[in-house]
Amino acid sequence: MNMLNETAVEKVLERKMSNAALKMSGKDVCVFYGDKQALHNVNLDVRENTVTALIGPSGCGKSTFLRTLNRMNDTIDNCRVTGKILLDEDDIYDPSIDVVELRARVGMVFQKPNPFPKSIYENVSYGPRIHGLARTRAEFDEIVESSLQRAGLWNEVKDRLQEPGTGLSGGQQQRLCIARAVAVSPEVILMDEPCSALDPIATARVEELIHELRTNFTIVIVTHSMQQAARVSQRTAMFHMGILVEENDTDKMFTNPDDQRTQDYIMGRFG
Ligand SMILES: Nc1ncnc2c1ncn2[C@@H]1O[C@H](COP(=O)(O)OP(=O)(O)OP(=O)(O)O)[C@@H](O)[C@H]1O
Repeated sequence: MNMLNETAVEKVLERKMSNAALKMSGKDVCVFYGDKQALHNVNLDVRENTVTALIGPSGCGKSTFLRTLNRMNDTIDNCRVTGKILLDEDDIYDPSIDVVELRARVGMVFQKPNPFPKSIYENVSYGPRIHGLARTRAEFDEIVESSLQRAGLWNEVKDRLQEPGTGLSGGQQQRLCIARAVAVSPEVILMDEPCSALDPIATARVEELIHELRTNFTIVIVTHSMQQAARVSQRTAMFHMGILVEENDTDKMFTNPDDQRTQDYIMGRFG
């Protein structure tokens, strides 16, 4: 893509973002681990085709909030969530919600790349198979190729699709996990510090990818890196001690934040 086109696409995306529809919305979300309250009445909107970064010092509740968005907290025994999380119009904690289907709509990429101990092909085709998204070999081939293309990995692996996913480099494994998430056509992709186990070159590649993916997906990313939040996101939410202290446009957040705690955090005064 030439520079002019790139700028034009950027402009369209920026416009799209400022008018972007709400995709997910947390309303008065509280999370408890046993008796300990980890999140206090969080109200946070996630807009469509936007990258929202969750930042804040260690233990402030970023990952806890991220996990409420696709009910990953359900897997933690003593964890209790109150309030509402809406995905479009649906309350995802409603008893009628099928959690497997929810996690296909709201996928997740973890801190440490975690490919299945299977071939590259099977890593990507597994989700579409269990969700019945393809039937014939040709349909699976197409999903595998387009997902790997979207994850920017196709050219590196197209001649070794039957080799184990675990044999790839760390950065390639993380892009394989992104391809796996993308393969079931989710609406939202959650990323929990997706670059923390990667070297700077692999990190740059994944950041570039996040930038490209937001054309088609809504992304929420937890990051410890302020530079990363500034580079990849358009909206940023700052947590401190289980409280959402500020949610703002990323540019504003990093130049002229409204809350003193945000200012202190981005200046490296705590955390
Ligand atoms: N499974 C759990 N059981 C009990 N307490 C937990 C559990 N997971 C998180 N917590 C607590 O909840 C609070 C928020 O943790 P969380 O992992 O969400 O923070 P975080 O901002 O993502 O931290 P970090 O940046 O260090 O990953 C912390 O006090 C943490 O100790």
